Amino acid sequence: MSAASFSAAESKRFSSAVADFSAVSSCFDIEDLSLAYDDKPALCDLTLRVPRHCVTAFIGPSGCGKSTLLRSLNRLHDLNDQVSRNGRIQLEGQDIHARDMDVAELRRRVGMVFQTPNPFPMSIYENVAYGVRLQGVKRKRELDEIVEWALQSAALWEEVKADLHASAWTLSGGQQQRLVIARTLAVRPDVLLLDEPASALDPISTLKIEELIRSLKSQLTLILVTHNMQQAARVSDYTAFLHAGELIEYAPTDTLFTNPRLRRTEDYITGRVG
Ligand SMILES: Nc1ncnc2c1ncn2[C@@H]1O[C@H](COP(=O)(O)OP(=O)(O)OP(=O)(O)O)[C@@H](O)[C@H]1O
Repeated sequence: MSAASFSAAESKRFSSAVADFSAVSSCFDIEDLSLAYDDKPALCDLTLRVPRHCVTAFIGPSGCGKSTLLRSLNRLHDLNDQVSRNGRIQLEGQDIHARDMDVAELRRRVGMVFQTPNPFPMSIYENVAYGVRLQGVKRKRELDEIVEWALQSAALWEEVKADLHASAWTLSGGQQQRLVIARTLAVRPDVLLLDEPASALDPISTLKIEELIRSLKSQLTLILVTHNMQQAARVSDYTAFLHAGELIEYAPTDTLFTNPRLRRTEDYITGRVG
């Protein structure tokens, strides 16, 4: 984080803009992470710890780097040769860029759900079973159990159990998003990355996704990118506010929304600046 972009008054308080995370058990430890698309910086020297079994929200104005940061966590930028990166990301103490890191296994452990639901063109059952089959599970009874467990975990089972072999595309948008979450959960990830998972959904479906996010943290760590500050306040335990690729403030969500340390955070969360 560069202090140069802070006002003099804020710089005085700069050292306290990131809460003390030393006592929390970490899922991700991100250290001095910088990333550029060609030569255009998108993330500048970010250092933050993502706590385990919590919901952490990344908020900030459009283009501040939220999705870029999220995609860094399961190396989704690997195939983009315009991207250059510096710094280190550790998952449960393991460097995700280490030579011996199995990227397919990393992406199983760190699942991702995008803004627009993207079920595969196949049945509800086959969507959920897809990744599990790829892992070599073949026995029908075992697959049936995993499919039911994943749909239960995604709070979709009761709505679809009568017709698991219907096309996934017959579901509503909100159901499709929960199906995609079930598909991701079926391979037992440690982390779920959610990039604006409810922004394409109606208010009722959004509330269901928010309930689901809260209920899942007993099973895994969740990281949520959202434009919706009420949503961040409702569902997350910790919130990181980014601006122009920098981490501006990072704290327990209650603290960040009720008693932000920096004026820039306050201006953003109160809607005074976009
Ligand atoms: N694939 C890409 N190629 C080039 N530049 C990119 C690419 N993806 C993002 N950027 C740029 O990187 C910066 C950060 O973008 P990013 O999508 O991470 O921001 P964001 O905070 O998630 O934005 P939004 O809230 O609008 O989704 C922006 O300037 C964006 O234009």
